Amino acid sequence: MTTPLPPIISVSGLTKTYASGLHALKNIDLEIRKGEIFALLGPNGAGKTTLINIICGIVTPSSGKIVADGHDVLREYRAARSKIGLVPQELVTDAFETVWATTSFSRGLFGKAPHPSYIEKVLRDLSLWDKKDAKIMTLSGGMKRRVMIAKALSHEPEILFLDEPTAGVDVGLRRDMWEQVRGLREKGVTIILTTHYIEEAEQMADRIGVISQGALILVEDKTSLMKKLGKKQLTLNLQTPLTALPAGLAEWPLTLKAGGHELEYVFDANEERTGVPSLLRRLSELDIGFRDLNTRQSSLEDIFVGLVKERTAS
Ligand SMILES: Nc1ncnc2c1ncn2[C@@H]1O[C@H](COP(=O)(O)OP(=O)(O)OP(=O)(O)O)[C@@H](O)[C@H]1O
Repeated sequence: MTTPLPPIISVSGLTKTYASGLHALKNIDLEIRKGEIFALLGPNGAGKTTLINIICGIVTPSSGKIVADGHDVLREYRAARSKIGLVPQELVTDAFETVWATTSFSRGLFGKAPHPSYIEKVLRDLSLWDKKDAKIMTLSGGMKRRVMIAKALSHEPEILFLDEPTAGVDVGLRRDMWEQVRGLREKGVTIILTTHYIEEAEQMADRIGVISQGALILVEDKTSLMKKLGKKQLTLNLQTPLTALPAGLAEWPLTLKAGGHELEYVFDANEERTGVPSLLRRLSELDIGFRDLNTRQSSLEDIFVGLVKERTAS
């Protein structure tokens, strides 16, 4: 066990009711530890962006207190904000500017003196150096997203918020961005990201907070949460339907479905030995062919239902 690091952000009793009367956040208490990657997971409209925007001082809370790196975000807005970099959900860039100009300009906005060698390093780390003179409108979507990260890092923030960093990004680039974010964490930057994807939270985060309908329903270490994320289900579409399960398959808890056309195996994806490879080997030994195979993980909704049930039961 490692000792928990001290909080770099502390949120207490935070609520937000929009002018429309909508309760977007309900009494949120949350501490973010220095140097961690914290993933805020939740469905559309859960309140993730509202929470981030309040911490970043863009949206005013209805009540509550937020301290970022020792500064109250309302009373000491500038001091708090200078510690924070924000990569917003939407790509907002100056289409006609170059990568270099927009990144250097962002640094100036925070009243920081120019520091070309730092900007160069940021661009190199984000694999944008060879595009430094390119106009933003000529870049691909993935590169534009990296420019957003470069801008957010331009003033050397201690804390970086990434609001759905990989929305609309392909799988390869997504993994690439995960690597880059991990690299930033290694340099000591505290990272808070929002995502809809369990996989993303699983790959990236040290801790995960689950937010649903404005309430933070759970905050846990990634490893312990992943254990709760339910089982995985493997379905095999058989070439020839089976009338009964053969004795040779007795060691796997299998179910025949769809009139014997489908074989279903439920396993714990967190176990090292899932039993899947050995099952597939045995099927081949028994000459049981399948046309197709797919696995399904509990959806976020399944998990929320499970979590809420668990809470009401306890
Ligand atoms: N300016 C606003 N005025 C009124 N309601 C708002 C405003 N901004 C957000 N909301 C509402 O607050 C709720 C939370 O929205 P928020 O954008 O924080 O959710 P989210 O978890 O980030 O969702 P998504 O995953 O879709 O980005 C939603 O019901 C949304 O419609």
